[in-house]
Amino acid sequence: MFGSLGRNELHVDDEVNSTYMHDLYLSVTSLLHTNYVCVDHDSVGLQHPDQQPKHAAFVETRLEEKFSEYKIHINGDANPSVAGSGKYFEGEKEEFKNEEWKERMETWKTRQEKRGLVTKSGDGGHDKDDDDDFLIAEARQPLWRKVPIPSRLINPYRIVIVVRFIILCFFFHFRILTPAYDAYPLWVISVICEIWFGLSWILDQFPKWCPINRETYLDRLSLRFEREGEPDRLAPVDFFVSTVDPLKEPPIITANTVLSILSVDYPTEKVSCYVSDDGASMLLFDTLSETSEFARRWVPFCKKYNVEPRAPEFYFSEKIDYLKDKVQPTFVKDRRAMKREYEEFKVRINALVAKAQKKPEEGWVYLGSEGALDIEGKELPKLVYVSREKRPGYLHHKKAGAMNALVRVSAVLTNAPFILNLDCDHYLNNSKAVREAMCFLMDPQIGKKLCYVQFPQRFDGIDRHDRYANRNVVFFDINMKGLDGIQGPVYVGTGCVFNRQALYGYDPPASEKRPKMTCDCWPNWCCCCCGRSRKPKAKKKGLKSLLGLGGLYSKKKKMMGKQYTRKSSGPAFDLEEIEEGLEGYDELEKSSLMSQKNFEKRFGMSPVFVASTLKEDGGLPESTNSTSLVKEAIHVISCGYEEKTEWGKEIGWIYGSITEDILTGFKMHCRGWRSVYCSPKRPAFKGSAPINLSDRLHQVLRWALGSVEIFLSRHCPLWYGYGGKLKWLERLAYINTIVYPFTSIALLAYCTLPAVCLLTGKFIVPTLNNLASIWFIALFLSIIATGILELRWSGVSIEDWWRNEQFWVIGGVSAHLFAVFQGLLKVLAGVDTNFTVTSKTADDNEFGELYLFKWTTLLIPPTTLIILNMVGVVAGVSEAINNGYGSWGPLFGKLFFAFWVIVHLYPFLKGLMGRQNRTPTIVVLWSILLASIFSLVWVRIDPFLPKQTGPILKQCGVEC
Ligand SMILES: O=c1ccn([C@@H]2O[C@H](COP(=O)(O)OP(=O)(O)O[C@H]3O[C@H](CO)[C@@H](O)[C@H](O)[C@H]3O)[C@@H](O)[C@H]2O)c(=O)[nH]1
Ligand SMILES: [Mn+2]
Repeated sequence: MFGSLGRNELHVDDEVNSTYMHDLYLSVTSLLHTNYVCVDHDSVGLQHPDQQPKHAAFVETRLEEKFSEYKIHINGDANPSVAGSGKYFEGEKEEFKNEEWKERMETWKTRQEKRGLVTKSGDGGHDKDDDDDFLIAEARQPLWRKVPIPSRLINPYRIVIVVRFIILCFFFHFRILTPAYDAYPLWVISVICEIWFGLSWILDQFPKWCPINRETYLDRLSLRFEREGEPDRLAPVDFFVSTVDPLKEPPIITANTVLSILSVDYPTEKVSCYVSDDGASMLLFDTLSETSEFARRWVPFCKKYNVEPRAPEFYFSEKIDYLKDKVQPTFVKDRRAMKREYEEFKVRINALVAKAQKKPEEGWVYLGSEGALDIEGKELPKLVYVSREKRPGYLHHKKAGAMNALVRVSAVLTNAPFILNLDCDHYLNNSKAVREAMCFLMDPQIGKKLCYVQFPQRFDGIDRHDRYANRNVVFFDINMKGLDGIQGPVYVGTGCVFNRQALYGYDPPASEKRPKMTCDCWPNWCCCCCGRSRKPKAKKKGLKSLLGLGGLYSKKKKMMGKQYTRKSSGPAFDLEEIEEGLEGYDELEKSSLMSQKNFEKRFGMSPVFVASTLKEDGGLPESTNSTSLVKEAIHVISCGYEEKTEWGKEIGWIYGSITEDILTGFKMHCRGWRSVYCSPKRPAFKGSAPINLSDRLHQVLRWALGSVEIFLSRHCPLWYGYGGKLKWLERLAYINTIVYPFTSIALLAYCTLPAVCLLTGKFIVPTLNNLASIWFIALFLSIIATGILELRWSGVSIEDWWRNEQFWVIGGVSAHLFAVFQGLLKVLAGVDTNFTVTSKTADDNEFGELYLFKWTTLLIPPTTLIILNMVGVVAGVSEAINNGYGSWGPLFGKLFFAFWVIVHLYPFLKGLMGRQNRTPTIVVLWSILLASIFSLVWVRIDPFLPKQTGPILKQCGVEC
């Protein structure tokens, strides 16, 4: 099956994939525990011809060191080796000033530290029971707390919102009732635009009505689930990493992400890392095998010295004094050695990259199966490489398809109850991130109702001024916190820990007498609407019985011991084999009359997978055979697997939009799930973002296009899911995320108006009387006031806010506009949308990217606008000069609007200039052409009114 890989592309994107017969049928390569298993359908090792000796090296991937204990560090002083964790407990310090408590925690702490190295028996002495009582009491405390925004900050904000709303009503009253008769079309256009802006303001504003913050208590989590002398009870987590193109997503970046996962501060046996390679690239495969080798040294180093972040590239490039807190004598030496090793590792990866670019003619072949070892041992997290099958003629659904393939593979191989999904460039910046999520997901009260815990996206390597608002601070620190107070943040595609059950399309468990969890600052009637539930759907329990194992249960016993042989394309297991997986489900359910067919219709033809979905707390059936599991894993990633199933429709990541993230989260919220926003002080994950103008615009274009796709699909939040489970404010927010691209049309018109006004001498507002001017000024002030108060409760800086405003205009008049048309084209003409992956740079050349200029049609509309407005300013001013001082008054309003446009587009202008002030001639030509055509049209033809001798004279009423 791997025989002809040599003639395949090594760097394939989605397009290429579907045009080529995908020779790399698939390979599930598990660096499972202690060994490196490479398997295809016939359970053989996958190897390069020239790499045979290396295979032996993979076999022992065991960690030299045991998982180092999670350390509680209440006072941030004692042990320098755990100083890194000290700062996470600041919130606790105040609560436990009490000396006795401190002392006991110290005892407990030292005991915890000894654990694993020293045998615990006899340790503790006479006060052990007292201690335990105290700790048990502490462990019973909540794992997290909602921190409301202080009312002195939030109440004025709310008042101003209401006031602004009222002013807006009066404003529209005035605008609609007093047309500017001398410029009627201009007036109509501007009023329509203003109404649209007003509506989109409402969509954006009201979901921010009751923002909240959250605080977690990691020490209590540990006390509760990691009891001394008992097995650790933290829930297992499957990590998903998605990659597609090894050229745009350099392997070293993915390697860093993987290393940060493997060294996460979490019980090792509970961590598994699945890497999805949509490009089927041998390069990534090799990189991962190198990475697993390097992890043998990197992981113990991280755990020993508690370093952060645990992605070596970013750790070693941190410009901090690493000697400061680390007084351990061996640290400096170890760090130096580690750094050297990492450099060597990088050299090896670069060699792989260079080699792969040469595309060896002899091709990659597969070798025999000696290397495929058993799944055993528990010291290093599992690392599984998955390249799903792709063939021409099949829809692969981009990232969503890749994620669904991982959901099934992981269900078969590890079946952790929680799934953490990351883009290949988003590394774990805070090794305790998973614990943060567990504070919510393992909470006995709300845990079961949560579909996911979303972390904010934070970025590295962004220019200091964040010219193109890459950080998205306003969204992550204002909007998401607002949503958290309603039904939960939207899913943003990365840095999100899912409840596996929620991905299976189930409804959340019915709420019986559970403490009210949602926004308690909003009047109750808002929450009433979510209490009504109706849809009698195939519920969890129903599904369990659907499997109809009752009959098979007894039959199975007779068939025990029989050697099952499997058709190569069929499922690897028969139902009988998975009976173990269902032990613990009562006979009643098992004896249901429903047929297995219904289950297969939903989840596909894999009984193993189906059985795994029934295990609410995850885990594999007791007596499973690793070889057959791997075979089953391969079966569930075959490209025909999802045919005639509900994958992508109701289950897993939802298909139909290139912003699969919004859609997936939306479906969950519609089912009544809640999500939680968690932003620990130390950012949990960090990624990279496109910092040059063209790439950024293309990224925004893709997002907007995804929104338009949702808008035009059956999942449009305007019409979909009126079952009463989606709260209405949450719905407003979702509507906002899918209609925003349409604002671009209004924005384009509104940005053209000032120029038109200046060139024609007309204005969108008739001469103002005193009352009208008051509404104008009041509106203006209320806009400023909401802005300021919003910044105050959220802590966002004014610069970030301003960048956001600017990019709203820049993106609006370029990317969003194109997205609207492309989206319509897609629906009307069936032109497909493609997922243009953003390139991630791995080089050290700082911000060189920022000035990179790539020509794209997206640049034309903003360039035209900016020139048009500048021309308008010049024309307006020169006309006013000609006409004397009296005409300066009306001119002021127009100039103000023109400047508003220019100032918003300013970063765009900068980007256009590049570093060397070189703008490609084509852009200049196009824009000057368009701008002059427009100017001529307006000045000469003057379509709005019959020619007048002096509109300005008429306005000011003074004869000059
Ligand atoms: O066919 C594909 C295309 C993309 N990807 C992966 O999707 C991720 C996101 O791609 P990127 O180009 O980095 O997009 P961004 O705009 O930076 O990503 C944001 O927006 C996307 C939706 O457009 C979400 O999927 C991402 O999670 C979110 O971080 C990357 O890991 C890719 O490897 C695939 O696995 N298969
Ligand atoms: Mn990205």
